[in-house]
Amino acid sequence: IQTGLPVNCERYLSWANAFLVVYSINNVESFHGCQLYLQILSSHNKTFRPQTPIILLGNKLDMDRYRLVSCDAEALATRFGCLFFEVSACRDFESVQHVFYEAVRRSNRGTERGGSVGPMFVEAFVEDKALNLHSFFTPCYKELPAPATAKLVTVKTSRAQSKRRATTFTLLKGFKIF
Ligand SMILES: Nc1nc2c(ncn2[C@@H]2O[C@H](COP(=O)(O)OP(=O)(O)OP(=O)(O)O)[C@@H](O)[C@H]2O)c(=O)[nH]1
Repeated sequence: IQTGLPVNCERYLSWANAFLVVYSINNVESFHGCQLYLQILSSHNKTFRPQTPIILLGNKLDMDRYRLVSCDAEALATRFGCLFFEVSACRDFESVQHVFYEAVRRSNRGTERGGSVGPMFVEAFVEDKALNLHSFFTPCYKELPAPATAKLVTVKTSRAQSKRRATTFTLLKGFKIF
């Protein structure tokens, strides 16, 4: 484990069933930060958990016009043999959901091939931090909640509180925005 990684990084590596390494498509530094994580994860997988899926995820697709990372990301994903997606967490819930479903599917395939059995947690490494998304998935894909059953909350910006027109964001309850 090298400098720059979250404290107790090994702790996360040992119990996670899938890894999402996230960067912003409009931030080269965040992309470069991913390389270190991918190195660590891939060598950890080789040694301990060869079937654990790793997903490289470019976020902020809605900022495409300010894009600074493009084909390098795909090349990096190919180099480490991981899946690659681009999403907009703020604009496109379904694409984010698809990534998590894919993580579960891939993990289940690993389980079928003799990996660990049991409840599955998904841990996302976001740039230089490990965030627990409080997401819990059963190993069976069919048991995942359908989008229609997800509880939604509406968050208003402070301008809304002053009764002026303001943007609202619909968020999945249970997810924290830092
Ligand atoms: N445009 C856009 N902004 C986003 C998206 N996802 C997150 N953000 C914004 O990006 C900023 C950083 O998001 P965070 O969730 O705090 O990401 P983080 O990696 O924890 O960032 P730090 O707290 O700076 O380390 C926030 O202002 C978010 O609102 C997205 O899909 N599109």
